Amino acid sequence: MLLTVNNLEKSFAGADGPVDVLRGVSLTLDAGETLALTGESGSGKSTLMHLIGGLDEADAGQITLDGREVVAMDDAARAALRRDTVGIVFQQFNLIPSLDVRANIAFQARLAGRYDAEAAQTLAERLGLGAQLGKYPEQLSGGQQQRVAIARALAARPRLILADEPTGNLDEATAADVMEQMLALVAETGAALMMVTHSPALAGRLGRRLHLSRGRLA
Ligand SMILES: Nc1ncnc2c1ncn2[C@@H]1O[C@H](COP(=O)(O)OP(=O)(O)OP(=O)(O)O)[C@@H](O)[C@H]1O
Repeated sequence: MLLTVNNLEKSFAGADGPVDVLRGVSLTLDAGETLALTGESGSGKSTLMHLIGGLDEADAGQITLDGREVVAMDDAARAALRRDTVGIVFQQFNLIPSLDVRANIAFQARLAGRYDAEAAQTLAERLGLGAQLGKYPEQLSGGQQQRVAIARALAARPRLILADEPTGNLDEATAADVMEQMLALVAETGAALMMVTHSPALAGRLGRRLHLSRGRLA
């Protein structure tokens, strides 16, 4: 099993005391599997993805990713996990403003020691970015920036891709197209994909669907 989440709990401090966002979340994900995560706004979808990706710390429970215990990790181990194992596409694209599209796409893959210039070029072309490679993030539309963030995550060939509404800035036709490419690339690399989406159509394209409600998954 690539990912096992067991009884995960997370609270945040609220004005009237702690807010229990995750109250015992469990799930498994195998290599090559694709999972849609749905749930109303504020239900904790991003929180769950942050914990799995080592961007935040859980209060209780276990996360085993690629054989490693994430909850027990120190900051350095979490950073290594994000570099080597996880590809993250979040709503803030976090592109590097001083790097052009080609270098932004290469960035994560270089860190992971898995950069392949030819593969990165093909990937960019498949995501409709072939003509944008020499441009800088500020010269791109929101939808183009989103596709660069997807290309950057995929170019590093991670074992697990965590994507939070990765096509939220795209029109329906482009979203469907990018989704198609993402799924094809995930299948080619044998990665697993966990994706937050509010779109039933996109959720329907993925192998499984879990719904987060009142701090639990169903
Ligand atoms: N760092 C934080 N500090 C305090 N509260 C937080 C923090 N991060 C998230 N929360 C709270 O936890 C709850 C879940 O937030 P989260 O962003 O995980 O929801 P979500 O399901 O991803 O929502 P959306 O679909 O709107 O993105 C919300 O009530 C939010 O206010």
